[in-house]
Amino acid sequence: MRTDVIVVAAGSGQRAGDGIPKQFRTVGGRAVLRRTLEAFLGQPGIRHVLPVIHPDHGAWCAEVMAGLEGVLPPVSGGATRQASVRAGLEALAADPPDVVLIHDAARPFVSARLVADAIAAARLHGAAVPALALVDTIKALTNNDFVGSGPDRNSLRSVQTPQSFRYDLILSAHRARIGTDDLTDDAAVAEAAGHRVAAFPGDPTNTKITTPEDFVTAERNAALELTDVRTATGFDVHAFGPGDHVMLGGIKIPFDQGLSGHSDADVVLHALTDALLGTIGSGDIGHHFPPSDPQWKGAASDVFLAHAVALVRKAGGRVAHLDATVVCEAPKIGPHREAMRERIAAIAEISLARVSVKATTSEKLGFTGRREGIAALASATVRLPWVD
Ligand SMILES: Nc1ccn([C@@H]2O[C@H](COP(=O)(O)OP(=O)(O)OP(=O)(O)O)[C@@H](O)[C@H]2O)c(=O)n1
Ligand SMILES: C[C@](O)(CO)[C@H](O)COP(=O)(O)O
Repeated sequence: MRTDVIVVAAGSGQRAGDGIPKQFRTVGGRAVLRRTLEAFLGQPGIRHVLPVIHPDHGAWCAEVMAGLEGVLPPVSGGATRQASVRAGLEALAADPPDVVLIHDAARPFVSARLVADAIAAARLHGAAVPALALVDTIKALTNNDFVGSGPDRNSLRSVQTPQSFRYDLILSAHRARIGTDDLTDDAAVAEAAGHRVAAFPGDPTNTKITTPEDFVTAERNAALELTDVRTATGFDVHAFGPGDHVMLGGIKIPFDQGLSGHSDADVVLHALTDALLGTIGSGDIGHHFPPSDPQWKGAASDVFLAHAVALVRKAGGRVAHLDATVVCEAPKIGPHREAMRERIAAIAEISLARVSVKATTSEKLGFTGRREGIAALASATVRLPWVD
């Protein structure tokens, strides 16, 4: 059975306010839409994940989806949620799935259990929604200040997404409503076409971000998530050669020799770059910037570090700490330590408190002791989302 997921993200988020549509704002450092897409990627049984976005939101979408693999190119939605879902369904028609899950981008906390239950329920019933019993008593307003009697809450349910359907069933139900885009969920579209929709247990943590207050709650929930804290190390050496300065930590330090290398031979930035690449298992500096490539001849090593930081970000991560130790007899590092920290923090776009630079001699032992070159050791710590 082929199962695809449509994530509708073409709304403008009026009720959440703040200018940027809510699906492109971050929660716990990760964009809402990215969180939602990642929640489906890699789930057993899912073939494709298709985002539906507003035609004016392409740039925001590209930014939040950067580096995300396994997502179909986004398609444009419509003026209402119902129209956006229909656009997604039509986009799958050329290579149709058997089952489709339809989910709000604005529900980033969808769990693996809910996804599995949604798939199973659609296979069993053809149309199904996650539903929660109500915990509050419901009243009808008689006017703005007074309440009247309400319905029996035992027969009521609050329904969520992902709502799951046999693809042909929901496609034809949506097609039957072209021109009447007034329904707020896909269960209603299926019911209007005469189908019975089953209910399966929803999940109270699968909330929809709708108002500014929902962002406060979402941040609180994100803070409780399991995070993937990773530390990796880097090491680099360059030999002294002719010159009148060395580059260390992005700072030009006057000296009676230079460091030889293909780039500017900044051992500190190179070791930090390798450490960062190590946190995401992305090879090493030579893999990304081959010494055989003439474009890196004499390059400022800022580029290498910034690239590694960008890769960590693409993986949804944040740099928590960068630490480097320089090993040399000379030049003296102490007078330049703060400038190096500031430069590294600026390149990595993190606060100064997250950067440390230390130095030591090797007590005149070995190649650094014989003043043949400079070595640097580094470690990087990053915080990544736990995605498997
Ligand atoms: N024309 C629309 C309207 C909504 N949605 C999506 O449908 C989901 C549920 O809608 P809602 O929470 O109401 O989002 P918005 O319409 O963006 O919010 P608002 O009503 O506050 O403007 C969201 O993921 C939203 O992006 C959509 O794809 N196309
Ligand atoms: C689809 C939905 O999330 C189910 O609860 C809900 O109907 C969306 O409503 P909205 O008014 O478009 O936010």
